[in-house]
Amino acid sequence: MQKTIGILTSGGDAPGMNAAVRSVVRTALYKGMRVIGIRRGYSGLLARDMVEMNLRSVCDTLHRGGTVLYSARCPEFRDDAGVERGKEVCVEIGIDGLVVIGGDGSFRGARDLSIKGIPCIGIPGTIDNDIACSDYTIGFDTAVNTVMDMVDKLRDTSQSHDRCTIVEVMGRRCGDIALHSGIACGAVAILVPEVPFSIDAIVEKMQRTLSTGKKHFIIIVAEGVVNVNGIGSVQDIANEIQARTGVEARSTILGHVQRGGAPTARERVLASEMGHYAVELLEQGIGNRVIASKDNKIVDYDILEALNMKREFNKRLYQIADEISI
Ligand SMILES: Nc1ncnc2c1ncn2[C@@H]1O[C@H](COP(=O)(O)OP(=O)(O)O)[C@@H](O)[C@H]1O
Ligand SMILES: O=P(O)(O)OC[C@H]1O[C@](O)(COP(=O)(O)O)[C@@H](O)[C@@H]1O
Ligand SMILES: [Mg+2]
Repeated sequence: MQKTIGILTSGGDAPGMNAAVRSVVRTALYKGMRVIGIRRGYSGLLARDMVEMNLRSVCDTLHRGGTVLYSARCPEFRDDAGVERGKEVCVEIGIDGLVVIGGDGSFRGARDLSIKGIPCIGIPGTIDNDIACSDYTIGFDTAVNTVMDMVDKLRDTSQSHDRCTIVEVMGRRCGDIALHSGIACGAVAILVPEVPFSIDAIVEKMQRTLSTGKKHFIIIVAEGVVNVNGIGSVQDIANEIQARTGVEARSTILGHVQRGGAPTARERVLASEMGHYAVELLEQGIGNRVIASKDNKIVDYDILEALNMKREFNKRLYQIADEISI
């Protein structure tokens, strides 16, 4: 019997989601399945906002940021009643399996739907890189490259004025964007939610480097550390650094620019592989799994197991960043 699979993108959009959608659609059609594209994540599922996909539905999308299926945050899906309605829609439409491209929140929704009997496969798509079971999530590489481009521009003006530039990047609970862009941009300090830090230590480090002739500085701050534990906004940090070091300081919040733009080649390849793998699983009647990239291999985990894993912050990379920015 011909299988029908549903596909949706959920949570914050991420560059490369389109490449994953394209891969799922083309692989499924190649294998003789039907594909229903569900718009705006779980909201679209509940609203029956969906369209049947054909080979041409995903033309000219591989290189585009955002998601052609649109994305949303759907509060109703956090309640059992919402998930129950979602299950009923899947049964009514005849969806045999659902591919959910999103982050940890979206996977919780997929887990709940799976428990109700709809086989779901999660593909990690979020710029945050906060999926514990996967070394990389779709969108992270592009976001880090976007931050790098922006901070390189900020460095030009920071250098010209002997300033300290404090840059806030995205990542509420995960400091990976800050860590990787901080290394790539030679930040003197990287502030992340996973590692305690002190402004005193940063001031001291800046004073040491000032004494060896350094005159301009970049500090990268993950959004997850501002406005918590007495740390104010990035402008407050800038004011304090300026008052205590005498170096003129400016702050910049990069914001949603980090979520847009054409996906990098790495992202497109990763998304294509993961999308293909997801359909292979559903073809074999396997559901309730999360696809992951582990040691450069595409693998899958049980969705409950994946959600219970604890993400490990790369302390070694953090230490390297600190040691080479003196
Ligand atoms: N605990 C949960 N149970 C069920 N569904 C959830 C849960 N958390 C999030 N979701 C669903 O997933 C959507 C996306 O989650 P969110 O955390 O905003 O983004 P991401 O998936 O990128 O982490 C939410 O709007 C909601 O519909
Ligand atoms: O789109 P919004 O509502 O402004 O959310 C911003 C948040 O979304 C993200 O860009 C991505 O997070 P998710 O992948 O969990 O949705 C975070 O880095 C940021 O904190
Ligand atoms: Mg998330």
